[in-house]
Amino acid sequence: MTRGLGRVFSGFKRLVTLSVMWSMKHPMYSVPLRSPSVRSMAVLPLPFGKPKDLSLPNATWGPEMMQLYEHYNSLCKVEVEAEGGQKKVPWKRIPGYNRLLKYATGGVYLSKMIQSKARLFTRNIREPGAAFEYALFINSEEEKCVGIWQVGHLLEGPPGHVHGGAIATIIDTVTGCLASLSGAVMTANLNINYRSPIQLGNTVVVESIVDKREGRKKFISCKVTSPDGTKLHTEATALFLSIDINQLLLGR
Ligand SMILES: CCCCCCCCCC(=O)SCCNC(=O)CCNC(=O)[C@H](O)C(C)(C)COP(=O)(O)OP(=O)(O)OC[C@H]1O[C@@H](n2cnc3c(N)ncnc32)[C@H](O)[C@@H]1OP(=O)(O)O
Repeated sequence: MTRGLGRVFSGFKRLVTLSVMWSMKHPMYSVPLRSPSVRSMAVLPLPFGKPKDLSLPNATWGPEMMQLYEHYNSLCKVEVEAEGGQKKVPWKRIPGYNRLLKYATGGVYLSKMIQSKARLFTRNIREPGAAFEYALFINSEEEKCVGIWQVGHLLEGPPGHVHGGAIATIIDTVTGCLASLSGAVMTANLNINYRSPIQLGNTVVVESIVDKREGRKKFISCKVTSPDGTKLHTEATALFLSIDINQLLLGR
């Protein structure tokens, strides 16, 4: 019995180590281990196999979405000259999973119910194509994030068009992805101008850049356009503040 428990414990330790190694590579999707009270916080159900990367094309992706995906994915293979004659690949596709929270001990996250049921808002509908289909691409050299989004029928607001709150979610996700490149952040302010409606089923491109930094603050701007860039749907500015993730997890 004791040996059995020991095996379970060492398996768990190994899992946490693997999760941490993974999360160091993918800061967006995980939370660093900083305090003993939040001992482990990682994203992946590693012992149960590889989680499904939901940022990859599926059968519901239309031609425009596919074309954009192929374009940005091809950029992720382009090397550029970096300092000291080294090569770098500035563009990266960010993999997408359906939850950020998987293993956490301590604080409010002791609840197994919360751990097992937490889902990332933009990935919480299982039916492919029904809501948010998207992939995010980051260029860390230029401090830029581009999201390609296909918006499904469950996101209806005005008849046949996308709900403004869903558009805000899209913008928050793309700008949040960019803001969190160097650590945990929270959206403090999101200022949106809706310029033209987005039809359900359409694909849009969401481009965001860092305009300014001031201490803990990152000011980011963003625009949502048609795939060819000719139609402006939405413009936004966002303010993100870097935070101590432990404070958030412990509900302080
Ligand atoms: C693919 C996966 C993508 C996942 C990414 C998705 C990203 C999603 C991100 C989110 O949606 S986060 C959820 C929505 N946001 C929140 O719930 C945030 C709620 N608000 C807070 O938790 C706090 O207000 C906040 C952490 C934002 C700031 O609290 P702090 O106590 O850390 O900061 P403080 O209030 O002391 O303010 C620090 C500075 O920021 C300024 N500030 C704070 N809030 C501001 C505001 N709203 N507008 C303008 N300035 C603001 C404030 O004036 C001050 O300026 P100065 O240093 O110059 O004096």
